[in-house]
Amino acid sequence: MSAKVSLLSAQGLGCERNDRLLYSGLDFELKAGEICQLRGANGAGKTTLLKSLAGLTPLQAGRVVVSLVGAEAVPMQLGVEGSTMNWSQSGLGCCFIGHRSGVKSLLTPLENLLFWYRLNHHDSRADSALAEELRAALGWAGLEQSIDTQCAYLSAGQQRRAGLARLALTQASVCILDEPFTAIDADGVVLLERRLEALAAEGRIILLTSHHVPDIANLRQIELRQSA
Ligand SMILES: Nc1ncnc2c1ncn2[C@@H]1O[C@H](COP(=O)(O)OP(=O)(O)OP(=O)(O)O)[C@@H](O)[C@H]1O
Repeated sequence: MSAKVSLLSAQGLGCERNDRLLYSGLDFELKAGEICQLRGANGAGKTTLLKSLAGLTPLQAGRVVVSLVGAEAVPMQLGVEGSTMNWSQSGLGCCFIGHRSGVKSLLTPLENLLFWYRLNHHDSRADSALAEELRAALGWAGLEQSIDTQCAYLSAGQQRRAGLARLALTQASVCILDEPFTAIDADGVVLLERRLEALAAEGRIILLTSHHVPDIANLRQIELRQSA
């Protein structure tokens, strides 16, 4: 696993879209091993916040600082107003799964997972040597029968599971998940809840959005309130 984050501190985050202030002066801290649900009404800015924390869009205001396990005394600035979060350059991993399935429809689940794995991990092993791990991850996600089927032919829930299979492989110490429970069935919900608990038990930080309250031990909640 890449270096482990012991604390992620968001300080004074703010964002405006279409001349509307979504949030401002937003402060929160996430500790290693915590699972935190970001709550808020439709349009409150949850996805916007998650995307900027994941480094997909710049931070409009505020900054994000992390402390690393074993080096807590020297916090590292990971993101600052006007720039995108520096996950890759800092050598820290962030696993982002957006509210869409995130899979390419022309590729199979196995090809999609391999593509994601290569983009996010430094691993010199040949594809053939990785195949077993990737197949196991897809098996965890309940896709044993569909591993080699083009994603275009899978159901919405199966496509979602193909994206979520990353959670069985990720080495990132921070996982940011936007509506991960969407489209998956009751068994899939339980599978995902247990997986998130297992990742947290390894000391990962999990930040997610969901419009229902997941059945997760020690779930923390942060409310994103609509600005006037
Ligand atoms: N790139 C953009 N340009 C203009 N407006 C945007 C952009 N991105 C988001 N918005 C607006 O910002 C607001 C917040 O959107 P966001 O998707 O973050 O909300 P959300 O809290 O995730 O909502 P939901 O619960 O419905 O998913 C919305 O009104 C949206 O239209």
